Amino acid sequence: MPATPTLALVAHDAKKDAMVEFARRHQDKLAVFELVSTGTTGGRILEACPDLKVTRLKSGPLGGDQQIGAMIAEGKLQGLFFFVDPLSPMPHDVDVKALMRLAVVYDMPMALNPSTADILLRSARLQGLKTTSATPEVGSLSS
Ligand SMILES: O=C(CO)COP(=O)(O)O
Repeated sequence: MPATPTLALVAHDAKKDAMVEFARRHQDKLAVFELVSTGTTGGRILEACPDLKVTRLKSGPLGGDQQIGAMIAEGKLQGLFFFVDPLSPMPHDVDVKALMRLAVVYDMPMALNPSTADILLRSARLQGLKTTSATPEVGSLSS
């Protein structure tokens, strides 16, 4: 576990207002983490909360989801806040699924909607108490 845990904040277009509202409401709590975001989500968060330190990756459809998935696989992420839009078709649906799949494989704390995100952000697991390693228990698939 790094000294400062890193959280990823990602939202589909229909959920970006909800993510901005979440970031505003929890600005003080989020400020103690390193934050990474997909490109457009990160831009919206920084507009609303210029004091937060957010590293913007590529936009989701251009590889941002995969960049965050790689961070999970490399043990560089401690939590994923991903406000998904379940009502719209996505050109990068396979990337969305791949990101959520890796979060499950690596037992990453993950919130897919604002009410779960509120609970997760309050949890001790995100405050430096996560003790499990980043290596998933996948038996023969672990190599
Ligand atoms: O598409 C996304 C997640 O799948 C989010 O990407 P943007 O933040 O760049 O819109």
